[in-house]
Amino acid sequence: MDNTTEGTWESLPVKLNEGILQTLEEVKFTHMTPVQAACIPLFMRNKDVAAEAVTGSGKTLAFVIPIIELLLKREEKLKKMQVGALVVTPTRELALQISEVMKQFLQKFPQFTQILLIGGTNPIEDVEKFKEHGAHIVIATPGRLEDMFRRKADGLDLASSVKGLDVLVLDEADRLLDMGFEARY
Ligand SMILES: Nc1ncnc2c1ncn2[C@@H]1O[C@H](COP(=O)(O)OP(=O)(O)OP(=O)(O)O)[C@@H](O)[C@H]1O
Repeated sequence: MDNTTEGTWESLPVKLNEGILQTLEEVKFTHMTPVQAACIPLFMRNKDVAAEAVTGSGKTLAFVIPIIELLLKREEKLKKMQVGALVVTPTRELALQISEVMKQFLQKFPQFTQILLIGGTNPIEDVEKFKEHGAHIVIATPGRLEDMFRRKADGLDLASSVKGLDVLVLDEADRLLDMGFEARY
């Protein structure tokens, strides 16, 4: 990609974890894109970040890397059913893409689990998967996420799981807002 103009990862004012630097080396991403250089230090200082960037500018890694960094920095280890980071994105395709990138970076951090909650599959399977493996990182589309919040009778108390959330990412927030907040049945 040709917009990696913002210096190497080592030039960040905050040092990235060795496991993340190794993965970046493996995928041969030597330099940051502007959105990554701008967002990562802010995220890692626990700032609220709003970024507007064109498609293909590398937004995904601009939040995937800080999510892992912030979860590593937690004082208390996440419990199995405790969600530390929630990423909401408007389409299944985007959710899948994000989850693939997250999976690649989590290879060095097997202590963290992630779950993909998107429509098109049986919700009960998601409930069972969540209960069995837990999920420290949730990547979801709004409809399925809302469904999962209503599964207490099936034994999943997602509202309790997200109580100690460290990171909330609203990917393509403008599109999410266009979708509206009201429940659809
Ligand atoms: N620092 C980097 N160096 C080289 N390539 C990168 C870097 N960061 C991301 N990429 C690659 O650039 C492409 C676009 O990144 P990404 O999908 O994150 O863009 P995006 O801004 O989230 O786009 P979208 O609007 O589609 O969500 C991906 O193929 C990704 O692997």
